[in-house]
Amino acid sequence: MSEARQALAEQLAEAVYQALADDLVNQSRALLVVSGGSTPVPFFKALAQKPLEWARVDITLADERWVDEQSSDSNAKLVRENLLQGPAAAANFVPLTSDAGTPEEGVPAVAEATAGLAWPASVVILGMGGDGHTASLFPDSQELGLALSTDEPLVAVRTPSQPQPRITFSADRLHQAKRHILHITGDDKRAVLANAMGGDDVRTLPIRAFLSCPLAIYWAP
Ligand SMILES: O=C(O)[C@H](O)[C@@H](O)[C@H](O)[C@H](O)COP(=O)(O)O
Repeated sequence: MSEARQALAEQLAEAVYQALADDLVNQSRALLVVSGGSTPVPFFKALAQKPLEWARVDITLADERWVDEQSSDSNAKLVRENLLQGPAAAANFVPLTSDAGTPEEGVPAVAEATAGLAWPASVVILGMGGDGHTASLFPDSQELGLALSTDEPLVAVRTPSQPQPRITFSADRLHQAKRHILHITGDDKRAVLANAMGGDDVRTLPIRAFLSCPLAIYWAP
């Protein structure tokens, strides 16, 4: 982990901590929506130590692979091992999977499990892949159009470029959050983001759906 990436993670943790603390002044509960992948790990570790009233915080994921929670591909496992630790262990975490065999069958149960969270989310933290995907809004997924247009909260997604089926919050549900943050690292992702900012076709680079949320960009080399 470079010093710059560690510093970025700590700055992001401080900003998210402040946002949640601010919202908890006027709300009984606040919701944080996080992404999986490798980038958020140092951020999760830094945020977990913040002196928040974690028992009043709900946490869920922007998206999830439809895998067992013991799988190393599970975003829920990542969150449990890195964010729900220390003070943050008191938070209420709701994963995006169910006992159903497929995400298509599981969407209703996950929608029910997540309906009672403290929407609209205080903060949504997005990641981005080299193909411009964010959450599980992939350029090559058949369900991209649906995920970008539906007012349903959740969409099951099949993506040729990805080994597992997935479930994702829809763009509409993610848009409704009070604050949007993109957490990315490396020159490759900076170039993808620059490309995204230079055009409008959301279907080729789905991160474009969030560029005017407004979106706070946390980037380090
Ligand atoms: O993987 C996930 O769970 C998220 O769906 C995905 O949107 C992620 O944020 C990007 O793929 C970036 O991943 P990295 O941080 O591993 O580059």
